Amino acid sequence: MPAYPPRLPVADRFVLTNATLPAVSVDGFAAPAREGLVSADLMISSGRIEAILPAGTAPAELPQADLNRSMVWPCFVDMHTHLDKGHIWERRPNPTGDFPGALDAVRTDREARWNADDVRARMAFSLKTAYAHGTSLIRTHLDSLAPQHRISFEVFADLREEWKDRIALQAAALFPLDMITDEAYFPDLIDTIVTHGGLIGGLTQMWPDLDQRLDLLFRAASDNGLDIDLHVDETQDKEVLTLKAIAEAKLRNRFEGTVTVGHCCSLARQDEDVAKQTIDKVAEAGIAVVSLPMCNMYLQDRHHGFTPRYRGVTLFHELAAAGVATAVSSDNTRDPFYAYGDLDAVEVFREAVRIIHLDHPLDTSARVVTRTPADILGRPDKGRIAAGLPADLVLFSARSWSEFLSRPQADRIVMRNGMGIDRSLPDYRDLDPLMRDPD
Ligand SMILES: O=c1cc[nH]c(=O)[nH]1
Repeated sequence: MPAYPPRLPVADRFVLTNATLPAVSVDGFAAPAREGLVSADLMISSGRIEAILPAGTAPAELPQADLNRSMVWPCFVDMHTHLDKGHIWERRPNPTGDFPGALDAVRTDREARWNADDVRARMAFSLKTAYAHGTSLIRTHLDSLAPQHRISFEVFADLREEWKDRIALQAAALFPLDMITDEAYFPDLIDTIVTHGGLIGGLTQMWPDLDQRLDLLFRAASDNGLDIDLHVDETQDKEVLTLKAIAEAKLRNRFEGTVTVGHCCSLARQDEDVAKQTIDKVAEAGIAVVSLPMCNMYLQDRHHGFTPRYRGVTLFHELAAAGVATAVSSDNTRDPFYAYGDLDAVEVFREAVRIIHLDHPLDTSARVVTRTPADILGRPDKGRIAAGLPADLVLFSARSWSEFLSRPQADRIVMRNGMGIDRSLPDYRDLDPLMRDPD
């Protein structure tokens, strides 16, 4: 019999023996690590991890599957996505492949096509995909210009309920912060976010009155008990640096909620001393940073007829070294902001390793799609393997980093509550009716 895939025991209590675990994503178990990988037996009982034991020590009388050194990860966390935009590429491509082209194409599509049925069908397609790939927690941003905010948040709330046993969902309202003084719009947006248990999102620019707008944002978040998740400095223009202003605003307003920022691309274009001052301020303010390497590589430094010089990503290592919580995530999938993508955290991780140099050493790198994003999203029960937690696991044939990062791991097994799930991906043909021109 081939060593992989293993035959999983059909039993309430069983053991996965001889597994290789990324130690950074495991709690309550210590063993000698090699490149951050440890060997262990996982005892599973009634769908939960009962114990993590040194390899070869699990009770022999229990049904067993010998994993033969296969890697086992916890289910993934994808902390910055755009499920509402996903999969519109076929009907609304981005002809220039750059940021302005994306904004324009999405606005046209949203205004023409994003009714509740359309948003629901595309979001459900994305959730099926992410689930099949092994993700159990997702935060999405929702384009929230009126009247879209109400449509998308209602659909989101329905899907959050429908999917609650498979994927935990969070949503942040994405709106341009220059709308914050619009008295017809902003209170209604806050009401929608509060009603549906969301977060306040937004996109910052170098407005002359940026600080005042940020104060309004922090006050609104504070008054309504909302956390904040912003799109920040998604540009190669080194004159753009709202990140420092956000950190200062959090400190100035003594904001007690969580603040997460995504992208922060222009930070990588700053002179060393300017970047250091910003990074120190972000660390002092306790702001978490999520990098979106695939989308950044795609959109940033794109000029027709020119070869890109920059990778587009933020100063990930420097932020992490300063003590900032850092993670990576999918961002957009098959929409004008990113033509590709499948909400597959393994792809995100593999690409992040290459683009951000998360390797040499890889010892703790697995944290960026597991433990750290789970902590940032306030879900310390996700993104790790620990006794007492559900046996939500992803089993790979790969035994080492080289094997893991060299293939797409399409033959992985996803286990939820101790049982292998059907990993069939939804068929793109299911989306065909949404791609036709409306009558
Ligand atoms: O990267 C981005 C920025 C704004 N909106 C998106 O959907 N993606």
